[in-house]
Amino acid sequence: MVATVLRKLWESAWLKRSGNSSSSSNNNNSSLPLGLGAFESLPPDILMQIFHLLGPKDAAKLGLVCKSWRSLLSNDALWAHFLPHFALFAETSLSLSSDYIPFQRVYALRERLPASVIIDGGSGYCKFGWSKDAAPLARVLTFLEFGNVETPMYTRLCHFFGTIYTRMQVKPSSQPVVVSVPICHYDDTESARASRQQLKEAIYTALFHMNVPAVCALNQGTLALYAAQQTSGISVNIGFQVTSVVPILNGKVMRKVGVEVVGLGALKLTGFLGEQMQQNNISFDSLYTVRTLKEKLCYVASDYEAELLKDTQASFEAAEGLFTLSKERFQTGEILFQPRLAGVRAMGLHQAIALCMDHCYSAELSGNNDWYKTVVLSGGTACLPGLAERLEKELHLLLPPHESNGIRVVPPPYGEDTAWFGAKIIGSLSTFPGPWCTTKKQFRQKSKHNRSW
Ligand SMILES: Nc1ncnc2c1ncn2[C@@H]1O[C@H](COP(=O)(O)OP(=O)(O)OP(=O)(O)O)[C@@H](O)[C@H]1O
Repeated sequence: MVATVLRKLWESAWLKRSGNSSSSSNNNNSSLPLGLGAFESLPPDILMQIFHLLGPKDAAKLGLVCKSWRSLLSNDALWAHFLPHFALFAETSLSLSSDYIPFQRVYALRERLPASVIIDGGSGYCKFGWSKDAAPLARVLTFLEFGNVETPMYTRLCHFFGTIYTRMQVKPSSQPVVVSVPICHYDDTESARASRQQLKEAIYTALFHMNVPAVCALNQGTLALYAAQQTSGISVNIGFQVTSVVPILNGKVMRKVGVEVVGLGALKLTGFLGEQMQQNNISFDSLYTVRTLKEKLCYVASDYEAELLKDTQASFEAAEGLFTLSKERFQTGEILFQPRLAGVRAMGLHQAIALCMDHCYSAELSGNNDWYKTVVLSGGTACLPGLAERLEKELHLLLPPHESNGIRVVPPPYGEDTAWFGAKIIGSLSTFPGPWCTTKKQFRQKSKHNRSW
């Protein structure tokens, strides 16, 4: 309502100004008074509030009214207000350029930026879509869509990307792509480095073979951190088969500190819930039903022993019928903390994170030795209610106060699409594709250079 009234007011000012400017051009006299009426006596802070309320499109037009308004409208704080939070973070914290670009220009550049393709190829589920969209266009089962994992990597990748472009009904040559690189070959050894390099090169080769103009390939863990508007911290991805705990400082994976891997993931949780249901005589026909029940009814208890004494029964109407679960609801997520409940010999997730934090603390990599204290969760399983709170509690119990003070565990900021969203943030930067992407020509030159050595 207020905005409508203000819009009417500025329209009248705008019309006056247009009238004046046409008469000024007719008279060839640019120094005529602008005649903004009551607006002329408004103090700048009130005008700024009006600009805020009008929104970016109308505010941009008002810059044409007069010099003083143009100057007011170039205020960075005003345009920071118009940018979404994640965009503000990206433009200020992820910029690869040292040049200062006024936010008004940043806003205009982002508006004009053509959409790019965003692909997060998870080992279980692949998410793909457009940088301008709020969510992926589709989420598909990787192995069902893209076939047998035994086929050689390059062929598989060509099929993988080819299918995505077909599904998106878009020509690969028409826009750049941001693609996630899975967190794998974890160690800081020569052979792991070579395997990581090989995978990245296969991704680039497959995409350039399809004539994609520019490619930005970034690690899944880093992307999840970006989605939480962080550049440093510990990125914990509960994946399809394994969980990785990745220390990241200023966007770089700290391999020398060490990536922890726990052999537990979404698949194990679904399998475990299925077993529990069978043991408790709850019959089901399909593992899809079990997966749905896991997503709809399961949670992580804040205190496992205390939860066992409570009445935790709840029901859900699945495609197969009505299901009622009780202890299974929190026992499923508990295997992340007590893997032996599922017969898995591994450390608990809290122990893996504490170990990683301990290594980060001892490594003294940064002047600010608190950089590792933000833990960002990603992966569908990390959406289990109560997980972040329980992890925070366990970390405080495990670590000495100087390491645990200030710890914050952030639930997946965009649910199971967290890494996809991190990639979308990059694809929407005002400077994209510029410094973020490798072009086919650059890739060829680099490969030629590497071969000549
Ligand atoms: N709310 C939820 N609670 C529990 N599990 C969930 C929830 N939402 C999704 N999941 C589970 O998350 C799993 C898919 O996770 P995700 O999409 O992160 O896998 P992925 O990206 O293929 O894994 P990876 O990181 O190994 O590549 C599915 O098993 C799904 O049931």
